Amino acid sequence: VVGGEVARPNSWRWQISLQYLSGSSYYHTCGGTLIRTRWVMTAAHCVDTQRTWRVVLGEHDIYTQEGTEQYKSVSAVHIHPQWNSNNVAAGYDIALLRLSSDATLNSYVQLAALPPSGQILPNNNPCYITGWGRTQTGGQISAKLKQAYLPVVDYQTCSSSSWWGSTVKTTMVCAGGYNESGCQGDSGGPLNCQVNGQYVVHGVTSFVSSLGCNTVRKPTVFTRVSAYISWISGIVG
Ligand SMILES: CC(C)c1ccc(NC(=O)[C@@H]2CCCN2C(=O)[C@H](CCCC[NH3+])NC(=O)C(F)(F)F)cc1
Repeated sequence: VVGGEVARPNSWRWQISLQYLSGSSYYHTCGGTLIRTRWVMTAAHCVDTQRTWRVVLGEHDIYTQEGTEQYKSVSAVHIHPQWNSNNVAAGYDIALLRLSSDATLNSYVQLAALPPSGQILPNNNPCYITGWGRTQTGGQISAKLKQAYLPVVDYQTCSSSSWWGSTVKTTMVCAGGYNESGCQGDSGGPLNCQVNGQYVVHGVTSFVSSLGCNTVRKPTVFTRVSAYISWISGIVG
């Protein structure tokens, strides 16, 4: 996350860290969202390589044990059938991870609310991106979970020629601030949007400009969760 601030610990209780095993250590690679006690939603581009994954719940500082963490291995990876790893612009950048055992819900770990199928948020709807991704283009990932205010940029604006043009599809959500954005390592994490005073996860962090994370008129682009509710329900029940 470029800009914004360190989140109050465990204030985004559905946020998870997706980590892969390399040698004898696990490394943060993506974010994700706990949607059922046994299911995590993330981006397809995070999991389209064969790795040993683990999901960390109740995480704040990824480099220290704070006693609030739950560590879960992943028993199945369901990538959207139409995902094409050579074409993030086509969309379908969404995947579901089945955990090897149920998460324990408590004051550090909770389920996210998902939107109704088809719901489209208005321009400037208040949202926050959260994640441990790079804090500057080409910079380091963040030790502590960060948040940044990222209001919705509607499709009409986001798909205009000086913005993302035809790269962005109606199955995506754009959200951007002036200097705030997602960045590498935030992929797969939630876009947390305020709807009727409640936070609802409307996006899965998908891509930013290859010219830089907080490039002007290239807001962060998210998979629009409300476009995939029937696919999600078909898998998680
Ligand atoms: C034109 C369109 C196809 C296109 C749009 C944006 C990009 N962006 C990028 O390639 C930048 C640079 C590093 C990774 N990256 C990204 O946007 C990656 C997803 C890459 C998926 C494709 N391999 N996502 C993120 O960094 C983010 F923001 F989600 F945390 C690449 C191609």
